[in-house]
Amino acid sequence: MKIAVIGTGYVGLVTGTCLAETGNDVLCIDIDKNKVEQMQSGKVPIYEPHLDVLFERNIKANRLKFSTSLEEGLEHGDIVFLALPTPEDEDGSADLKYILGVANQIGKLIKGYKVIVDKSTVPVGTSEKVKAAIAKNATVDFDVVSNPEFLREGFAVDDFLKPERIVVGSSSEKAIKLMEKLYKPYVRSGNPIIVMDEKSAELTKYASNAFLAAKITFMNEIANFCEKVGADVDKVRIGMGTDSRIGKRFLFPGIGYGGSCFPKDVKALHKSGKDSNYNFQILDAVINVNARQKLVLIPKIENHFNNNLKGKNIAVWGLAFKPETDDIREAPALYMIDSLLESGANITAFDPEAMPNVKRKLGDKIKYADGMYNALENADALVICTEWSIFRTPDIDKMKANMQNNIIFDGRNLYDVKDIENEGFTYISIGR
Ligand SMILES: NC(=O)C1=CN([C@@H]2O[C@H](COP(=O)(O)OP(=O)(O)OC[C@H]3O[C@@H](n4cnc5c(N)ncnc54)[C@H](O)[C@@H]3O)[C@@H](O)[C@H]2O)C=CC1
Ligand SMILES: O=C(O)[C@H]1O[C@H](OP(=O)(O)OP(=O)(O)OC[C@H]2O[C@@H](n3ccc(=O)[nH]c3=O)[C@H](O)[C@@H]2O)[C@H](O)[C@@H](O)[C@@H]1O
Repeated sequence: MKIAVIGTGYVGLVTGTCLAETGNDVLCIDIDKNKVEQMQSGKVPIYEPHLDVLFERNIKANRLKFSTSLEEGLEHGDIVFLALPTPEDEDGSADLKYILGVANQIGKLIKGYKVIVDKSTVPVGTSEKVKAAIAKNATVDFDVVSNPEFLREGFAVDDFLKPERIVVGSSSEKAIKLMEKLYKPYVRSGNPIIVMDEKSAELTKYASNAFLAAKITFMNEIANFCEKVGADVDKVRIGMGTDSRIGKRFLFPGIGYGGSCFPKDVKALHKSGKDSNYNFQILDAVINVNARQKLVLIPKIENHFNNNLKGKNIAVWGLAFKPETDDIREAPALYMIDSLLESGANITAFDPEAMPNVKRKLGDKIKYADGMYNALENADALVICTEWSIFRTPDIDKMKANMQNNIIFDGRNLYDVKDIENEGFTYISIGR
């Protein structure tokens, strides 16, 4: 099938590449000329495991191309995916300017029947707005489908190629048939394509993200409470998670959820509720608890250094909002670093993938180490913000040789408390 993807960021690039992988002829469009040139020269602009192999293979097979021209995209694709940003607006709502801006242009440019598929995360009712914006200028027939994306960064290729479910929201039989044909190769394991109306599809996405954010937040509160009463959150987590109604996943406490989606999506759903005269009390709590949780280690660090962090050398392991990505959007590490800098600490950081992005944001406010042990040189303490696998089984002797004080503040509970204490470290983690 002939596919156009408008917006070749994280989701657009994974969508385009994975759709090419099953033999579709894909043209990816982006407004960012540099990014398009980079992709045209065969370079993947993001770090995402396994994406490079598929990217290369499909470019070679001539099934994956790139352009800056929306007109070209609309000429090429029978199915046109919108994978455009929906960032947080000042009032917490999802800003639809990218989606509606492109929808306005689509109406002017389409010359034959197209299925316009919204892959971006958008509030309930957006597909009607997109339809209206296209219809204003269109002289040909078209359909709009809501097809939210559930991929996780770091596992994006696998999630796209073997999804647990695909949600298709549409009232058009013709569009639904096309979408089912397109996705047939991806549901061979029997996972369903769930067809529903557009509004329910749009809400399914927000409800899923908000539920997961609430699940993490609940565990963060349980962890905080564990500290008050002397319980061990790891044990509680395992005890809870073995109940299949609760499930083992997304029960890991830490320094809050971050990333490009949970924070903005929870706020956007909360705002949608407000706009419809509904007060999502549970989301109020999720937002507030998460804001507090991002800085939950700070009082512990301050306490340890008698409220004087001035001139203290703090090493930070992990900057990305989670492992296996270079994405630093809403990364808890950045909130930690801001707070530590404000208290006068010197920061030396290491992350396997995210340092270039952090350098662009923070410049020389902090130092960047070229290895995890180098970051520890003369450190008064180590703060762990992201659970990259290489941090899980470190060379303890190297750590001790480099650090000035053997103190670890662990925001991701990487080590067994007894083991690391037996190695001679003061170890402060979350909920244990
Ligand atoms: N990042 C993720 O893991 C996931 C994101 N989503 C949703 O997908 C949507 C896109 O997210 P990301 O891919 O992370 O965004 P992104 O910010 O990585 O990429 C968006 C791309 O759109 C391009 N763009 C902006 N205006 C354009 C225009 N007028 N024409 C063509 N290209 C244009 C930008 O240059 C950028 O490359 C959002 O709604 C997000 O909530 C959904 C699931 C997962
Ligand atoms: O809409 C989106 O963008 C995506 O958002 C999340 O995916 P992602 O943001 O890539 O990452 P997650 O693995 O969900 O982690 C999000 C945050 O929660 C934190 N987290 C996750 C799990 C956990 O047990 N504890 C915890 O603190 C992570 O550290 C991270 O900061 C969802 O998992 C995807 O299904 C969704 O498509």
